[in-house]
Amino acid sequence: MTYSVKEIFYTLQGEGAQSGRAAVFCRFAGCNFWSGREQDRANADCSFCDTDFIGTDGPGGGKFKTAAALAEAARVCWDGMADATGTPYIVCTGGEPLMQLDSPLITAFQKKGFEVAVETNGSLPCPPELDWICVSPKSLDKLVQLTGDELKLVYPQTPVKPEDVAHLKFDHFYLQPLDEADHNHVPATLDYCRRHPQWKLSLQTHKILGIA
Ligand SMILES: C[S@@+](CC[C@H](N)C(=O)[O-])C[C@H]1O[C@@H](n2cnc3c(N)ncnc32)[C@H](O)[C@@H]1O
Ligand SMILES: Nc1nc2[nH]cc(C(=O)O)c2c(=O)[nH]1
Ligand code: SF4
Ligand SMILES: [Mg+2]
Repeated sequence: MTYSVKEIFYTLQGEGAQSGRAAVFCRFAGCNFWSGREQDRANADCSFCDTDFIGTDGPGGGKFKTAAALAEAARVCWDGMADATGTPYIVCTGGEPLMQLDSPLITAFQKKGFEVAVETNGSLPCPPELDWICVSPKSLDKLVQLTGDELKLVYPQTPVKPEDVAHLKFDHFYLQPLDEADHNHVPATLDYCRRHPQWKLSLQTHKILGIA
């Protein structure tokens, strides 16, 4: 299988329970909820995406013909920045990573020493080998991944409300303020978390810091 990757970069996880942890990010190209084109945004299953995931033209991006080749590129990215202490960590995101991230690729990352995390919209089942699952639902109808490590809901959004997913089997429940031009959703998110302590606040710290 050929893997289409928009970009591979090294930064700190900015969101959720692993926030602050050094990681290689592997951003897969393409999403099943939106074409990525602005003219399609209004009618997409997910209309608030903050990410360019079209094509393979980003830093470290490309088409990788084998799982081993992609895992090697990720490890080179890690070794170029990190010293030998600490467990190598890779966050597979996108776009929708589970359109491409399969068991052989997860295993290839693990053979290179990585703990493997995914950021997914939950519309495709997670392979069992994953070390960390973060589901961020955008549609109740299309939600099939009902368990994982963290559920990170963008708030507010019309399709999915916190009450719709609060009963699912996750260890951590986060609300992440919708990042939208001309509107600050942090106060409303803060207020919800104060009233419903099951939910913790996830700020997109990389945006605050101005890093990738
Ligand atoms: C770009 S998505 C890629 C992974 C996957 N497709 C998903 O939706 O979870 C990565 C994370 O960014 C979040 N996100 C996307 N657009 C956002 C926005 N405008 N404000 C806040 N979070 C956003 C998503 O909910 C998800 O948790
Ligand atoms: N620093 C940083 N943390 C992130 N957590 C999730 C991200 C994503 O786009 O999936 C992301 C990202 O793009 N950058
Ligand atoms: S599902 Fe994820 S990648 Fe796809 S459009 Fe929504 S936030 Fe962006
Ligand atoms: Mg992002």
